[in-house]
Amino acid sequence: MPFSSNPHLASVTPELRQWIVDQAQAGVSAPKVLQAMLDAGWTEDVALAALEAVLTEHLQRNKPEQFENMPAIAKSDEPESVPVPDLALSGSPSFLDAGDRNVKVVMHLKLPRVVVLEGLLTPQECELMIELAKPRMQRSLTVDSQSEEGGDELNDDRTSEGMFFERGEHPVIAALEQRIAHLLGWPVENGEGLQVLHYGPKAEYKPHYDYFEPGLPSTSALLRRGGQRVGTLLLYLNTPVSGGGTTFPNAGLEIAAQQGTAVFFSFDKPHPSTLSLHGGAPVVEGQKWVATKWLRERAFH
Ligand SMILES: O=C(O)CCC(=O)C(=O)O
Ligand SMILES: [Fe+2]
Repeated sequence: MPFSSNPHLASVTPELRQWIVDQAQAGVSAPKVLQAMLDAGWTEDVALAALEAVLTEHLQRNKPEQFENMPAIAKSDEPESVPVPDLALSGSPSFLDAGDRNVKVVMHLKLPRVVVLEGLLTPQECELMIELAKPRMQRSLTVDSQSEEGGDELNDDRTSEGMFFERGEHPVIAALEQRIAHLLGWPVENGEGLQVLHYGPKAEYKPHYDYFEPGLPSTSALLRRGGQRVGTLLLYLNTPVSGGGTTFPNAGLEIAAQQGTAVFFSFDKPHPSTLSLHGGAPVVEGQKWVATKWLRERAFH
């Protein structure tokens, strides 16, 4: 595989790459190299994937005999990549046409694929969504990974309250769903119902992946409803005083929660190499309201 096309390698600086190769050539065992990366703050799945990618690439370029004293690292079976929603950002436009209005492009990143937009909803529309959601809020659940029916469970990692809107259930929801579909080139039918979350002080959603973990008991039931999740659009409905940003720990990225700002991110395979690990940071002061649209490969029902 050419160096530039392996997504694991994008997170590896040339210095780190050289260091990994030097360790291997000096006969340092893979677990020791891995431990050093963990000590330096890497998460295990990303460190393993980067280590494997660097060594595989090096072996392809050089003589395998050099690596005889390097214990083999188990090859992870990385799933195939699938098409994902995306925005028309070639040519670096400042605004994008969302159908019935223009939205502002704030930033875009390739890996993880993250795009920040402004103006998907007006402040009045954000307030209306909060008012519609308020009477229906309940403590948030997460997918119960042990349930073969794809059930939900209470989880200490997710101390928010939430509710789901049906697709198109109110004109403000229907218009937002049309805008999202227009911007991402992805059918409205492939979207799950919008979820609204409310976080009070200290509430958070610890880092997680939005895709369904392959191989868990719950996954096949979840996949039957429209395939994998391949992208997420988060929309901040208010502005907390402090805290409550969305973090991407493996990219060192934090998006500040600002009313009307949207963060889109995608993952073309259910794998950490997408660097799509993300979380809602604890609210420090004030409240946080956010709406989440999860996008599936196919029509969601
Ligand atoms: O609240 C946030 O910033 C993140 C929410 C989130 O990750 C989700 O709803 O999947
Ligand atoms: Fe999430």
